[in-house]
Amino acid sequence: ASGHEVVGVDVDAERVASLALGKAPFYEPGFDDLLADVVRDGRLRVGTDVSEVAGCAVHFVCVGTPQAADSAAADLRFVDAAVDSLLPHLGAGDVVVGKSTVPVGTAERLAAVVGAAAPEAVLVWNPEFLREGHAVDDTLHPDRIVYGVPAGPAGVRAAERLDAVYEAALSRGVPRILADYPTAELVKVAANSFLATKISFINAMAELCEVAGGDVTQLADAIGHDARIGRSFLNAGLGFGGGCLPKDIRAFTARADELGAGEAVAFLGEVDRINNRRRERMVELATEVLGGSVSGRRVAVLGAAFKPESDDVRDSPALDVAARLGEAGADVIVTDPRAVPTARVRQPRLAFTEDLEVALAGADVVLVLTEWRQFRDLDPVRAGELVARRTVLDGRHALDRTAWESAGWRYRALGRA
Ligand SMILES: NC(=O)C1=CN([C@@H]2O[C@H](COP(=O)(O)OP(=O)(O)OC[C@H]3O[C@@H](n4cnc5c(N)ncnc54)[C@H](O)[C@@H]3O)[C@@H](O)[C@H]2O)C=CC1
Ligand SMILES: O=C(O)[C@H]1O[C@H](OP(=O)(O)OP(=O)(O)OC[C@H]2O[C@@H](n3ccc(=O)[nH]c3=O)[C@H](O)[C@@H]2O)[C@H](O)[C@@H](O)[C@@H]1O
Repeated sequence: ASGHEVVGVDVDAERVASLALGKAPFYEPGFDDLLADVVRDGRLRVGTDVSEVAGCAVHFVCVGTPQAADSAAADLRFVDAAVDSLLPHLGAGDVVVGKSTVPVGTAERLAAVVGAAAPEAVLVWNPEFLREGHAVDDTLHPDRIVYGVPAGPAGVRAAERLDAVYEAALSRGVPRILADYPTAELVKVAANSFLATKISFINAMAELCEVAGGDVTQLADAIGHDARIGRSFLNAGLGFGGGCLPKDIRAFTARADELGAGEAVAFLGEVDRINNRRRERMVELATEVLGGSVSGRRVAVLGAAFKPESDDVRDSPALDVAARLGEAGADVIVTDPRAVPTARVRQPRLAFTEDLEVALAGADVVLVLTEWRQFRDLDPVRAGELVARRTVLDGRHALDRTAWESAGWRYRALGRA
C-alpha cells in the first residue's frame, strides 16, 4: 500500500496459496481488500522458495516466537531458521529487519550470524506493535517506529534504508526512535508487559469488587478520568489471551531469570496468575448459578476468539473456559461470528455452531466471553424465548444489565456484585 515492491515467503504452502489468491488465511478486517489490490497489480508476490528474495534490499523477519513446549521461554527456532535461510541470498548493503518479538540479546546474536555470512549486510531490530483486529490501520498509522541498530556508520546507513520503507508514516511525523539492540528488544516486551499489567491490575480490583460489593466498571471509569492513569486497557473481565501478551510476559520473565534479574519482573508472574484466576472464577460462577454442578447442563458459550474482530483462538480465555466446563461434564455449545473453524481445530471435543440462535436454544446458562458486536446487540427478549433458563454471565461487561434484567434475566458479571 506504500508503493514498494514486496516478495513474501512463508514455509506454509497452504497459507501461501491462499495469499497468492489475494485471500488472507485468517480474518483481519480490511486486510483482504488491501491484499487483493497489491496481489492483482503485482506489487506483492508470494511463494515458499526463499531464493525469490534475491535482489531484495530489505528483508523482514516476522516469523512466530511461540512459548516453548517445555518452559516459559520463547522458542526461537523459527527465527533462527528464517535468518539462516536468508543468508545465501544477502547482498552487500542489504538490511535484515527483525520484527518478531524476541528475548533481549537475540539481535546481537543474530547480527553476528548475519555479519559472518554477509559482512556488508546489517541487522536492524524493528519491533512490531500492531493489534489483531486493527492490523491494517496500526501498520499504516503506527504510534511510533523503533529501530535497534549497531553503533557506527553501518547502523546509520541501515536506518536510512529503513526510513525509505517507512517514508509514508515518517513524513507524517510519526516518531522514530533510534536505539541500540537491547533497548529496541526491551521496548517491545516492556510495552506488552505494561498492557498486561494494566489488565491484571483492573482484574485484581474486580476481585475486590466481587467480595466488597463494588462495581469495577464504574471504578475503571472513575480512575480512568485521571490522565496519568487513562481509561484504555482497563476493561475488566475474563482477562488477556492471544498469541502475544501471555507468551511475551512469560518469555520476558524467563529471560530476566537467565540474566540474573528475575526479581525485577517477578510481578509479571502475579500478573499471569491474576489473569488465570479470572478464567477459574468464570467456571466457578457458572457452577454456582447451576446449583453446584455443571454436569449434563446445557451451557451456551458466546465467543471463542481471544478478542472481537479476530478468528485467533491462541490462548483464548473464552475457549479455555468452554473447554474447562466441557471437561467438568457440561454439555457445552460454542458460537462465534468468525472463530468457529479455528476453534474446532483447537478443541475438537467441544460442540460448535455458527448460528447464535442454535447456541442459545435450550441453554441452562449463557456465557458471554468475547465481546463481539453481535453479542452486545443481542435482544434479551428474543434470547429469553430460546433458552431453558434465563441466566446470563457477562464475562466482558458487554451487555446492558438493566435491559437484560428487565427482560427477566438473572444477570451476573465478573467484578460486579
Ligand atoms: N500477531 C500479532 O498481532 C503480533 C505479533 N508479533 C510478533 O510477530 C511474530 C509473528 O507473530 P504471528 O504472525 O502471530 O505468528 P504466526 O505463527 O501466526 O505466523 C508466523 C508465520 O511464519 C511462518 N514461518 C515459520 N517459519 C518460517 C521460515 N523459516 N520461513 C518463512 N516463514 C516461516 C509460519 O508458517 C507462519 O505463517 C511473533 O514474534 C509475535 O510475537 C508482534 C506484534 C503483533
Ligand atoms: O505483541 C503483540 O502481538 C501485540 O499484542 C497486543 O495486541 P493483541 O494481542 O492483538 O490484542 P489486544 O488488543 O492487546 O488484546 C489482548 C487481550 O487483552 C484483552 N483485554 C484488552 C484490553 C482490556 O482492557 N482488557 C482486556 O481483557 C483482550 O480481550 C485480549 O484477550 C498489543 O496490544 C499490541 O500492541 C502488540 O503488538
